[in-house]
Amino acid sequence: MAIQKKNAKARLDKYYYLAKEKGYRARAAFKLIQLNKKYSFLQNSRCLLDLCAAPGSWMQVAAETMPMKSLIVGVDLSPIKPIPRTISFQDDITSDKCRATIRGHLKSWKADTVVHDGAPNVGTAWVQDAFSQNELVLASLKLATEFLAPDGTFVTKVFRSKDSAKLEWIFKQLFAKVEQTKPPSSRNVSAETFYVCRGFKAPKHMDPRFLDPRHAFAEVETAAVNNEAKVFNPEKKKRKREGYEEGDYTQFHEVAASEFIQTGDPIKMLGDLNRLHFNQENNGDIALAALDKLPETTEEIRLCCQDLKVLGRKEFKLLLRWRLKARERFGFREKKTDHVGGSAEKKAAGASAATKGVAGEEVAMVEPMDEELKLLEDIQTMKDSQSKVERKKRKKDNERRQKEVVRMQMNMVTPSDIGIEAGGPEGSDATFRLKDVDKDGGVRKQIVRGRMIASQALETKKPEDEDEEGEAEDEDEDGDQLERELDGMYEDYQERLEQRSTKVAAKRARMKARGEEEEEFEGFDEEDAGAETDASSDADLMEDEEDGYESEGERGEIMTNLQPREQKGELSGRAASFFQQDIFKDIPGLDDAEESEVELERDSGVDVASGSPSQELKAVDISDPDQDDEMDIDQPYENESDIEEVKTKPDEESWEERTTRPKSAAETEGRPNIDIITAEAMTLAHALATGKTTKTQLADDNFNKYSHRDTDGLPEWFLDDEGKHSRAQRPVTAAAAAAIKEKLRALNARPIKKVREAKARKTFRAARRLEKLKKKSSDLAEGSELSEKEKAASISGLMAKAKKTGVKKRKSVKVVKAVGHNKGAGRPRGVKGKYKMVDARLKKDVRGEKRAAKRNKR
Ligand SMILES: C[S@@+](CC[C@H](N)C(=O)[O-])C[C@H]1O[C@@H](n2cnc3c(N)ncnc32)[C@H](O)[C@@H]1O
Repeated sequence: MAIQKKNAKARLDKYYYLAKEKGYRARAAFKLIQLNKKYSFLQNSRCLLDLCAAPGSWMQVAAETMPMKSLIVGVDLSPIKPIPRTISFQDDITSDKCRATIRGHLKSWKADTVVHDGAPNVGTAWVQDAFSQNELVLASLKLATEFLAPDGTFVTKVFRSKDSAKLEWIFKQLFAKVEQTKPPSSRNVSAETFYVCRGFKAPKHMDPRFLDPRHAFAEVETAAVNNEAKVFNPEKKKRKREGYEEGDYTQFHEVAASEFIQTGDPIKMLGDLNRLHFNQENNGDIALAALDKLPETTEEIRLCCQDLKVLGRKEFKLLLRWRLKARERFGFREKKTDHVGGSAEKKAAGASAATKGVAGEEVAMVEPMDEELKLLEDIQTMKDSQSKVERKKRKKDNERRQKEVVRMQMNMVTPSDIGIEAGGPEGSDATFRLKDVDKDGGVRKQIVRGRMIASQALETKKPEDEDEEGEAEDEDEDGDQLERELDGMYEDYQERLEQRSTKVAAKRARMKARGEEEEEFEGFDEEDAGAETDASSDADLMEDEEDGYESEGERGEIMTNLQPREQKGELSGRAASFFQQDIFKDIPGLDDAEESEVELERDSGVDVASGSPSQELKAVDISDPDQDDEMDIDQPYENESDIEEVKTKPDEESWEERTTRPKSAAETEGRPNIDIITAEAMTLAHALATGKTTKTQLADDNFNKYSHRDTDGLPEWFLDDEGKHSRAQRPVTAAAAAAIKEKLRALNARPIKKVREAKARKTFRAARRLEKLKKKSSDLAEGSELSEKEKAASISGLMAKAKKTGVKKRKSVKVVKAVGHNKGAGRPRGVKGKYKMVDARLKKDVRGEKRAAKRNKR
């Protein structure tokens, strides 16, 4: 079957995909399924004949639906791949050979149902398509009359054309019930329709002309066409559902403009033609030459004649007026309009589209249109166009609102979107009419909760209601509501970000595994931030930062309180107790204190190890505790990595490594041991160390335009954004950057925690085995019954066994070639355990690669 390549993608609709999914060979399957759903003819059929069956989807449906052991025979010009429980062959259904073959397959049987979905080379000229389609239908009907059982069903596809009525008439002569239907899966753009003819009358004798296309489709007079309607409503073009005019297979029609002047039916001409030309041939058309020279034949007229199909009402009138003037000039006598009230007066050319023919000609009359009528019509047109514009606008508004609501429901609206969109329905400056909202946590939570109600209200509101309410509502109310929504949505946005973070998810899973109660992430409420001294929450924040998620919401609050290391989660509870065993004492690389430091460094940019348990530390201002307040002041807009307050709790020291770790010089002196790991911090440290800056200077520097910002009432998303981009830029020296780079390189060179853990586990197992071995061998050695030789043999046996247990045998994976019965889904026959399916191509490729590798070796 020829498929138009053009628009091929657009043809891939849901039925296409459904067919693919269900394993039908064509989407056409659904047509039969839907037809059968409506008329249930398959269930009761024991024998079916499918005419034009390739690729076979109807046969598949029939095989599925008809009772077991039914006879299904399909024929097509194209080959049909075998379908279980069916018979198919290749032939032309119009041929006698095909009839004979069907007879051979059916033997004495009669078909309960004959289906026909034939489509001859669709895509060529429409009229030809329709005709051959109708011929096919007649051919299939012929076969049906021969092979159908009395009371049988005939289902056929018919292309809507002027002949379909004739076909319907024929069907009605042969069947008790004839219904025309178009199943939903048949595309609307397609002219195909289906006839389900039930109750075959099985006449004993039939006039052969009955099914002869030449007789069946004999011409019938068609009704007169309303040309005026065609011309005066040019925009309402009808599709050529009935195909082209007989003998007229071109779509472009043009005549000389002079013909238009001479014609008695100018309206028809304007409706039918594409162009009026002024091309004069050599032997010349005098009328055309004269017309070409007329002053009335203006440039505008010529332009209008160029393409009649794009003209509107106004242009058609212009052409008709021009025609009348030309006729007047050429001395065509206008026929006295006896039939219009006997008046002979000429109608004003411009006032109406009335046209009159040459004396004695048959004239197509168009009702005269007087000034008043014209005016009324113009007013109506204007009104129509205005209301159309309004309707369009209203529709657009509604759609936008709907979209907004849906997006809000789906949490797709980001804060910036909201601002922009709010500018529409809430007023052009809605973003700038935001009012301060009490940022107190309690109130805030209510607000957050309120936003859902607000958005629900928004959702249920009809656009019209919205408009009315919008007018009635106080502007302040609008602002409040909008801000509430903004805040609420922002909360949501933050939460979603949080949830999306795989790191956080992993952390939660870890916590769950440890049996710790998962803390619900509440967003970055100021209240929370202020009260947040809880160590685990701080850990959350640090992990967030590591993810690239900056928690500016906490600015102005203490960012990096260190929680006890056990809680921080470097090791799971089980792992921690596991590694605390004595056996790990001397294993290098298992220093969790170090590890925590590394993580901490990564998080905060400052590596801190407390010298004394309760000491409060500052990254930069190391020694002067009085600087605390000054440093805190600047935190809202400072890089946290530069200045961080780190609190440690006494119980932190319970970590064994901490106590055993050799203390640094700073620690022994009671000063905090601070390792600087960001280039900015290093630059500052250098500056301090080299005396380029002083503590006081540093503190002074922290009073800048970024400190003491009035953040009250500002939306959180705005603060977040500000925090990211509007902050002091600290200088970084090349030496500091190089030092940090070197440091990080050294850090990165260390194996990751998992590797260290795995190695340690391995060592542990080996040590345990050794321990057992020692015990056994000492038992053996002490046993007095055995001779020395026997003892030695047993010990070496034990040693060999211990060695073996260390090496795990990998289970072999069977490789199965995907050919023959192994090609389908599921486990290949006779294969147990793990297997890997390979196809011939893959196998060949692998072999090829091996060969190439071998060649290269040589
Ligand atoms: C729309 S397809 C049929 C699809 C089929 N019902 C199915 O479900 O797979 C139309 C088929 O009519 C076949 N056809 C057209 N003219 C034919 C003819 N004279 N004899 C047999 N088959 C014909 C074409 O080869 C084409 O495969």
